[in-house]
Amino acid sequence: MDTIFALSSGAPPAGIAVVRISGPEASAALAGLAGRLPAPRHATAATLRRSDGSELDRALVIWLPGPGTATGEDVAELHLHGGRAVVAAVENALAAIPGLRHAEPGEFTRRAFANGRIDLSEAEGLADLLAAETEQQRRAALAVAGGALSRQVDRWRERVLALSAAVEAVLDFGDEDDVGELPGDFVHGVSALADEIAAWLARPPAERLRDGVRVVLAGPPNAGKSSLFNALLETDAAIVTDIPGTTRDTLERPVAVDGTPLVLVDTAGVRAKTSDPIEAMGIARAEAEFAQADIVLWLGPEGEGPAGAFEIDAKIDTQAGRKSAPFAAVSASTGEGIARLWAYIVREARAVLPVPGEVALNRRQREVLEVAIDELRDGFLSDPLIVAERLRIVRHQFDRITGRASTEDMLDALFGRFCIGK
Ligand SMILES: Nc1nc2c(ncn2[C@@H]2O[C@H](COP(=O)(O)OP(=O)(O)OP(=O)(O)O)[C@@H](O)[C@H]2O)c(=O)[nH]1
Ligand SMILES: [K+]
Ligand SMILES: [Mg+2]
Repeated sequence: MDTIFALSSGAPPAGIAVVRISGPEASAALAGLAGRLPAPRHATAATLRRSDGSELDRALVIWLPGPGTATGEDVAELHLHGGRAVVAAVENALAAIPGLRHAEPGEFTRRAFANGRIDLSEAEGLADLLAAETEQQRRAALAVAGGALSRQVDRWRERVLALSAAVEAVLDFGDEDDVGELPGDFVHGVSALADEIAAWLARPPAERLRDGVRVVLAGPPNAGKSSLFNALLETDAAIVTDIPGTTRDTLERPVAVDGTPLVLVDTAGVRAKTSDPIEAMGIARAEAEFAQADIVLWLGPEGEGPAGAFEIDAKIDTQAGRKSAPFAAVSASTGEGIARLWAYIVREARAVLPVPGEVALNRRQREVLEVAIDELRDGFLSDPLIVAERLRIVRHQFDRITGRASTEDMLDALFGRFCIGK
């Protein structure tokens, strides 16, 4: 097993730079640089030197003997002055030590997984945590990284094991022709488990947190869509003129409001007739946006917007409101109603996002659980031999979530998501 090292903190220059070393040669490498191996698990000041005695940096070093470490291996951490040349010099010195090499992206985490320090869903949570940009993303990822999903799947697994035992008992006691009957509460146990997993699958998917809730501004030309887009985002990104048909391309901006990830989309004004082919293409794009919107804000005549759209009375500084509730009255010019509209958008958006603090399933996890549910739904209708096999498949699906059963391809794809040094 190679000993790996990498800069685990952000790109230099920075206040400090943390270089991590993991593997069997970590202790020798640290002792070589620092002159001696410091006491375990204590931050110790040390002058780091090359093998020829020349000084590299004065640093804080930490010696973490395995297996109780992040990777499960011996680990050393070097907290360096965060300059580019300092980091480069220390990395060069490390690369010169036999048995040491630069880590691949995600290789520390992959070793943690290989050594049983974390399971696969925890690793996925960790990847999401590093990518989290909003408060909601952070909370959801932290729950998964902390093992919330793994614990749930383990509980399901225990139940399937108990069900399997019940089937085995029936198979053992039956003779060749008559394998006996499954107990009544067996059927109940299977369907209760299937229902519980189905409820998890019905939750909003984890990707919603990553992609954001799409909020689309819609309405006829000159309704004030681009002005409202700019007012909501406090930007002048969208072009505003008094010429109908100004916006052609859709314009989108990601924005987090109260920790809620959103994507605000401005679209071309929709009208039935236009002789301008470019405007017609813009209208087609607008209609495609309405179709994939989570929330449509309709700035046109009452009741004429896409189904389910939220009615907006715009330009209320110049024209009287005339719409019946529910609607929002806003003015991009004076800012009136903007805060209230944001509050509405955030409230609606939260309904399509995973509940904060509750575990949301990613696509891979959903696909795996869907297979499990299909087996459970069919399982109790068949004879005990087939039921036993179905339950084995269900257990295998759970193992795919936690990584007890995993393929190299899957691991490459997951750990490749991490940066070098993680
Ligand atoms: N008084 C007032 N004028 C507004 C308000 N919002 C927009 N306008 C004016 O209405 C006209 C059209 O505004 P836009 O924001 O370009 O409207 P739009 O819906 O994006 O138009 P298209 O992109 O052409 O479909 C411009 O002259 C704006 O200055 C408002 O709240 N109050
Ligand atoms: K316009
Ligand atoms: Mg516009």
